[in-house]
Amino acid sequence: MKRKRIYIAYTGGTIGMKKSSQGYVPAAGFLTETVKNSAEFNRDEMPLFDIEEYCPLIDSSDMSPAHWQMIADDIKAKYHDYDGFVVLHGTDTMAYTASALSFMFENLTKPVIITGSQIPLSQLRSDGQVNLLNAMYLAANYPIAEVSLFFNNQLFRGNRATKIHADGFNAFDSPNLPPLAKAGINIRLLEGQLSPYIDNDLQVSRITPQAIAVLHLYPGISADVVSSIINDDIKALILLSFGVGNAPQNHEFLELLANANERGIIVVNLTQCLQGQVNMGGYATGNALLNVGVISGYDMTLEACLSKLHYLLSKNASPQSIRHLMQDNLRGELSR
Ligand SMILES: NC(=O)C[C@H](N)C(=O)O
Repeated sequence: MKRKRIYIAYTGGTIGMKKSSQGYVPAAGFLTETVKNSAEFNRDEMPLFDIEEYCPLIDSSDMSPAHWQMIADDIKAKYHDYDGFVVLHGTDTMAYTASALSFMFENLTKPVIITGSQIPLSQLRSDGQVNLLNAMYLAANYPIAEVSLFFNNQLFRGNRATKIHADGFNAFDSPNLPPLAKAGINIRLLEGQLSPYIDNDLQVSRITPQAIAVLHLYPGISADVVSSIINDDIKALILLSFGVGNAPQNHEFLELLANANERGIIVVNLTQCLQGQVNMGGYATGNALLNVGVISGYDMTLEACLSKLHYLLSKNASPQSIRHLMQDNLRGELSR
């Protein structure tokens, strides 16, 4: 059987870093050489691959919407030459990039898997080899036509994944959707649907930076603190509320939200809880938010909500249509 071809877009992250006097920093050339010369990556059962090393390689804390665009455009340019795509990325903002890419790609019929590691390949006990090897193997043999994230033997839907561990190998979880696949002795598909290899016209939407505020509520938060965040420059506000979407009944606070809504600011309610979804009909404290025009983010991760807002605001749609689409399931990012 003809060997599949995988394109690896290497953006940076711990996986290819080396020690410096200031801590780990990306090291140009190192990962590409290591992988190209490794017997394991070149076994007959593995797909053929090319690695494109981005310049400069970055720690993912430096990622921005411009980088999301660069990655998406790069994959589009190579789309017809490869069977699948792996994006090597730092873990810190990996779930943001995975979410953003999931919205930017339309008509995706090939797998795009984003991965990285917690310990660099250059160090003992690195999780980098197993993450990259499995991501490549899955992209070639279990082509799930969506943007996914592989980490610690689990493949997650990209816009459902979130970083849950700062220093464990189990750095990611998908609290509101089972993994798409699990890699044990055998690879088990759970939620993932294998894609038929039909060539379709891949579309990439443009994303531009957007002024979006994120407000984490806490008991006793003052209206002054809230009003300092809701200024005229923001286009959207993500409210991280209590439980199923509840907030203080404070009149001034609700007034501020009502005014923001009237000015066209999109206010989305997400729960601070890791699992479960917003239901503003559950309690009077949630219903008050609904009454001032706050919309539900259901069970979206913060990463999915933030990148979905970027995606929709970049289209310059009306606030009304953005409010509507935010509550629609566009790429499997929410359950309702
Ligand atoms: N494990 C990692 O990749 C963390 C690193 N700071 C990054 O996100 O680039």
